[in-house]
Amino acid sequence: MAASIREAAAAYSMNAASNATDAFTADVSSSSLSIVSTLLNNKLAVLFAVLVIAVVGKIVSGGQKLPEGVKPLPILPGLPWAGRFWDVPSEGIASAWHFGALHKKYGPIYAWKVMGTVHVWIETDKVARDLFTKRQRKYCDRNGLPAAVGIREGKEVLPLMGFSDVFKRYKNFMHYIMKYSAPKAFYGWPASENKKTLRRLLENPDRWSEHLIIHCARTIAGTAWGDPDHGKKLLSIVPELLKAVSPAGPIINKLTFLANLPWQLSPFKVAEARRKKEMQDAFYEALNDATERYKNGTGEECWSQLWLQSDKSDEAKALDYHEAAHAIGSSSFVAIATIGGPLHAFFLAVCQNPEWLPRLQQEIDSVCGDRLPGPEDMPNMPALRATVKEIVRWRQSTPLGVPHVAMEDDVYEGYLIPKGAICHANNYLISREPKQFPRGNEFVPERWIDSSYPTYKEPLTEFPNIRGDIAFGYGMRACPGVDLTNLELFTLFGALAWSFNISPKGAVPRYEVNPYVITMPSPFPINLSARSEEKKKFILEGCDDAGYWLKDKDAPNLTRWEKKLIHEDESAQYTWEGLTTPYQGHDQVKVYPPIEMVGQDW
Ligand code: HEM
Repeated sequence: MAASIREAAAAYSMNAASNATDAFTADVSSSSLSIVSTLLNNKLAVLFAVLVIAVVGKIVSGGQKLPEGVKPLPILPGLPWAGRFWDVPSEGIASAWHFGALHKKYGPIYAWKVMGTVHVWIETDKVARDLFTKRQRKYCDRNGLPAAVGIREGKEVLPLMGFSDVFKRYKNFMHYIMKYSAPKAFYGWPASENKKTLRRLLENPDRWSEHLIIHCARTIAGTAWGDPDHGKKLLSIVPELLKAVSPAGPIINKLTFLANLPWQLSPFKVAEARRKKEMQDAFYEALNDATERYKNGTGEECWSQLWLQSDKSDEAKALDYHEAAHAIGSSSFVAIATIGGPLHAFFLAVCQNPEWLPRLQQEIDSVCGDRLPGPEDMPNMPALRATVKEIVRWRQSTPLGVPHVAMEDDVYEGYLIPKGAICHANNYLISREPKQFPRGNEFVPERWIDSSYPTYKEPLTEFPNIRGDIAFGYGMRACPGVDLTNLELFTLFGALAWSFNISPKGAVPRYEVNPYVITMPSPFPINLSARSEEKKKFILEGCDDAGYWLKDKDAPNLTRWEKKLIHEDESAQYTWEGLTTPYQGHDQVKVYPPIEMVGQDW
């Protein structure tokens, strides 16, 4: 029953995706939309629908007969088909603790059913590696997402694409462009953007969160299309997509049966078609521009050129124009919030742990003197590498990773993992396993460079580093962006510590993050000033154009992409449409681990 509903939904999504542009232009009658909104606003109607589905599900679903010696996974109790649909806390970190807390009772791998779909929670690194790495071919699909109709079957978003030939071609191309551009320090884009970001921070420290987000968008757009200005397009399209793929996004992501509403009645499908079209416009415009500059000989080195050049590699030849535009574009927009998370967490870490910044500055001053740290300094700066490694562990951008879907029935330690199960590795809790990470909830960079910690590894010229880190996932679907992340974090953390003293202006938040699947710590008020007059001069003289982007709301001739980059008021923080909403004060503070886990060796 569940499988047939899923198949029907998938077939419907495919059909829907191919009709996306038509649907976008279709005139959805206001009366049908109002029926939907009335339904959605009527909690009783929704509850009634859930109950009806649960009862019907119970009647038609029979128990599954298992082969001899195979047992079902321990499962969280819930309603027959609807399962425990109420069990999805909105926020990634809250979900990580919520499901992690059940580990003691149900074991390191257990099932959770919701709306007819089996989810599998994996709570240890061993199980995650056994399944996602050692048996990677069985676990490399992705799941459909109700508010992001057709994203699994489509050709648009690499990280969320189902396993297919298209996926393999995109991923091979990604590996190729990373392999080619990493030794060239991503063509110098991170280094040149670091200087602009230092200048913006110096001139306008209160708006530090905005400067970091713009930093990430400019850096990846330079790397991808040879022009940082295309990052405005990414800033414009990311929030809607990120919300669409998050449980905290549209209600359909929790009440998944709403995916069966036809186009004419589904505001979600109409919104998704609009979003898909906007994303395509952004990626086409950026690639067209890079093509034009390449042809007339004015293009800067970038990923697009690796696809454009006449003697291109087999990996590049395998993609047509639409595919190249989306492979490059969809790998670029993930680089903003993912890297933005640790950049925000750096400010949190040094404000919560005031002793660490002077320790870092000592290392930077002794290795670099009067210049900024560069990639060539990595072997000589274990404390800076430890900062990168610890921040990536301590405040994960993707606390629950990205789910892997079982492509066939599998038996693990006698338990059946059914085909189609959505498997979640709880990366956040895994990187807090008490034996491996004592004081796992605290920021302790020493754990990587002090031999008394279990995570210490020599030689210190090489370790710690973030290659193969849990935060970047597992197996065939693991993140291809580790080298770029490493370079951006190492050089910008280094530049910040070289340049500034940073301290909190008031209360420092603990766990506040945005509620979406890629989390970023909420910005809070800080003091930031140059460490000396020489450094101030260096920053101001090192960069003419600081690359400000936010516009006045009355500014003339705003482009389509700039319309979302508006400063309502000079003193207000840029909230990036809810992704970087400022910290609201102590009444919002959540304390982790939750009370039931305090003192537990989970
Ligand atoms: C702190 C930074 C980052 C973190 C924590 C991170 C984390 C992740 C995780 C957990 C996954 C899913 C892995 C899995 O399914 O097992 C992923 C996939 C992916 N990441 Fe990253 N990422 C980061 C930065 C980047 C950057 C900078 C890029 C590109 C420039 C990037 C591009 C991708 C792509 C294309 C995928 C999809 C891979 C696939 O589905 O096969 N990521 N990332």
